Amino acid sequence: MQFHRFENSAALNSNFAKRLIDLLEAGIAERGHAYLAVSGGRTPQALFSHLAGTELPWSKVTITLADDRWLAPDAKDSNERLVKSVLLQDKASAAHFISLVTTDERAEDGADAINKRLAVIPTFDAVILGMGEDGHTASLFPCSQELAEGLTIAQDALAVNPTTAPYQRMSLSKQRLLNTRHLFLHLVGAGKLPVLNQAVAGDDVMQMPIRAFLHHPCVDIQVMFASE
Ligand SMILES: O=C(O)[C@H](O)[C@@H](O)[C@H](O)[C@H](O)COP(=O)(O)O
Repeated sequence: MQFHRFENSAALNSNFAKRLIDLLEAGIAERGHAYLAVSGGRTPQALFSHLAGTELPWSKVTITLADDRWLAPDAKDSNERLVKSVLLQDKASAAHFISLVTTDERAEDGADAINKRLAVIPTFDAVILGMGEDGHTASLFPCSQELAEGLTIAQDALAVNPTTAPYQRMSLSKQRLLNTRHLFLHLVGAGKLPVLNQAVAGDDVMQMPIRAFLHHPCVDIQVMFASE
């Protein structure tokens, strides 16, 4: 793990956006196309604005989410709504987006269709994770019955029913999230640091799923942190 601490979120987001743009450019140069997975929640919003305002051949970039809430794509708490309204704007409006939701009522019933959509994505150029106070990442929640499956399956995505957070979810699996050239953990807020420290100090992945990424033997996760 590499820990990068920034003075404030403005410094973090401008530095992080530049780094991501470089990685996407390198991906386009090498494969003709670049692939990015972003997280939802509150943390990435300012980063998304930075990216949206940056020149890049965005039509050669495919973006998906690490997870989404099983809601209509225009619902207030939908991560897809956030990505479409903040990231896929301005210069980035030409980027392709792969949605993690279908019109099925139950996330379980949409999982096969989502896995088919995700099959077109090779190794990601970059995956950006977030982390909740319970040590969840993507929608790999310590409280959910599906956690063991999410940590072990070879499939790209699975339906998750958290018991301590709202909504059914569709989450990328650990294996799919780790299938990336660069892995980031984006943390803004003083409250995230004790959670990170607790995660780093222990090894029970079922208790804090983020540990599966922090302690991975082959993947060097870059933690991008600002306390405010
Ligand atoms: O849909 C979601 O909720 C996320 O993808 C989730 O994994 C998020 O990244 C963390 O819960 C951190 O959320 P905040 O950025 O809001 O603290």
